[in-house]
Amino acid sequence: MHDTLLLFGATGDLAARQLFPSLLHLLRDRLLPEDFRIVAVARHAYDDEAFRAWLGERLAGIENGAEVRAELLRRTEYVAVDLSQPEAIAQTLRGYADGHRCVSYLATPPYLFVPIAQGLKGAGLLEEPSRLVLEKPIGSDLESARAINAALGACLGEDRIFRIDHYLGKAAVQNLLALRFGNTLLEAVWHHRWIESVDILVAETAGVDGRESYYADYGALRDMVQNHVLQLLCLIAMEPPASLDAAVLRDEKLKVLRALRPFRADSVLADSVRGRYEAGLVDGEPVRGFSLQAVQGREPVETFVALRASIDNWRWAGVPFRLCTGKRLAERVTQVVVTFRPTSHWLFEKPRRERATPNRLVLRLQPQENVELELMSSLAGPEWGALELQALPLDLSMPTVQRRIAYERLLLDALNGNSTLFVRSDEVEAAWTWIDSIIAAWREAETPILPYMAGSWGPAAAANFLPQAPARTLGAQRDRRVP
Ligand SMILES: NC(=O)C1=CN([C@@H]2O[C@H](COP(=O)(O)OP(=O)(O)OC[C@H]3O[C@@H](n4cnc5c(N)ncnc54)[C@H](OP(=O)(O)O)[C@@H]3O)[C@@H](O)[C@H]2O)C=CC1
Ligand SMILES: O=C1O[C@H](COP(=O)(O)O)[C@@H](O)[C@H](O)[C@H]1O
Repeated sequence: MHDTLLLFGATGDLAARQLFPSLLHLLRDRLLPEDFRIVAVARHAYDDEAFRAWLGERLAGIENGAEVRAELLRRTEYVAVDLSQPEAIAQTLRGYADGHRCVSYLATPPYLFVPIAQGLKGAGLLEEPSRLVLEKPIGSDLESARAINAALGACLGEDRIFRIDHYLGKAAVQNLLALRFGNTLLEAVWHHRWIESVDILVAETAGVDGRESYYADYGALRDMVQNHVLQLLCLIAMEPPASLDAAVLRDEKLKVLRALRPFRADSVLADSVRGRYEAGLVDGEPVRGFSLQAVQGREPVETFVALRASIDNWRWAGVPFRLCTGKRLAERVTQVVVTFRPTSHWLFEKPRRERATPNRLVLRLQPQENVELELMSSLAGPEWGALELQALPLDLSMPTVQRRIAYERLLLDALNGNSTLFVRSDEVEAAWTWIDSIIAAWREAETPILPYMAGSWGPAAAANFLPQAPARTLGAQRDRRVP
């Protein structure tokens, strides 16, 4: 296992909220090497002690022994450098690799990825066996993603580049693989002959607050669908890989991404809905609408998107994949719902046929993790009469295991060199190819961005994309164009 983590963007939100707490847990559980050390890098002019004081405060609220926290701080040193300057990085960090096996983690805005990689190369920090970990997003379209991938490829080999999609680090997401490929019952029915539709919903109650500037360039489609939602779709739709080897698994995901049907201007209005939240109530608290000030002068972005995607291959012909994600929605929930086709022949009371609920497999990934299979069952009482059927959920919840932050697993895998749960360059580019087709179709069709009230389930026009959302919150507002 590598012994040195160079954490770029160490004073940022992600580092403070996710990365350092993850490292603290790994240290607590003695999962890091004995000689593990962290080199925290950012722009702010801290020295080691000032940075440790800053970090100590941020970690104080975490339920961990003060001893582990003190140990983490002891193992952390701080380096200040302007990360847009490759020469300055090379000069400042030269010598850090001597006698160490280093992983550089770039938790910085993406425009710094290339100068940092060039600086690291100049410092000798990308020589074998060093590794590079990158946060999302990789670019903002196919062209920029290609440029980043090519520039990184000139600095080190693809096998040593680890692109993070933190959804792949979530235990519940990995469980999708276990469910799909560990169960004969599901293997047999996992294709268009038996599956009618698939719904992937990633709903957040959080807003954009504090990240307007980033978000104004991205919107929900680029921020969430290009990566997390498409990774979920890949795990649900890919062909069974021959093994869990990184190359094999990623080859299968890539085939799905390449089989996604591009969007077209003449159908995009029927196949997508864009929305942007306005002031409302979330969890009983009043919240502001998305600030239009931040996006002035730029192309308008959505905070909600619903898409009807099609995968043009043998397995999924004719099966709609409804993808939906948004901020400031009624509930925080990430789930995949697989709806099966009706039974071939209905034996029971004829009029009840319409009321028969299809079998559904509901995979809830967060905040609670559970798996539910909705089956029809008879409610026949002691008196002999017509069989009355009702859909009954069969709760297949897993035993509670220790919950870990997704980044714990990913940090450990990067230190160990296991890239199975990281995204390859060609996957990123295939995902952008599809996303770019949607953006081009939106532009050409002048797709409106519809307002929705914070705390609702998005624009009323999205009702058909959200069959699992409570009907009462849908359609509560009339759609109109955002000015
Ligand atoms: N925050 C989150 O929840 C998530 C973030 N991400 C991604 O992670 C990355 C980091 O996000 P986040 O932590 O929110 O960003 P922040 O803006 O909070 O932090 C940015 C970090 O980069 C450093 N930095 C910026 N410019 C320079 C520079 N020129 N020289 C040196 N250091 C610099 C900042 O240092 P300083 O403070 O010293 O200026 C800071 O440490 C982004 O790519 C983001 O998209 C991905 C998923 C979720
Ligand atoms: O990458 C991102 O993910 C978060 C949602 O992550 P979750 O683990 O809380 O589901 C999202 O809020 C953010 O906008 C996006 O950049």
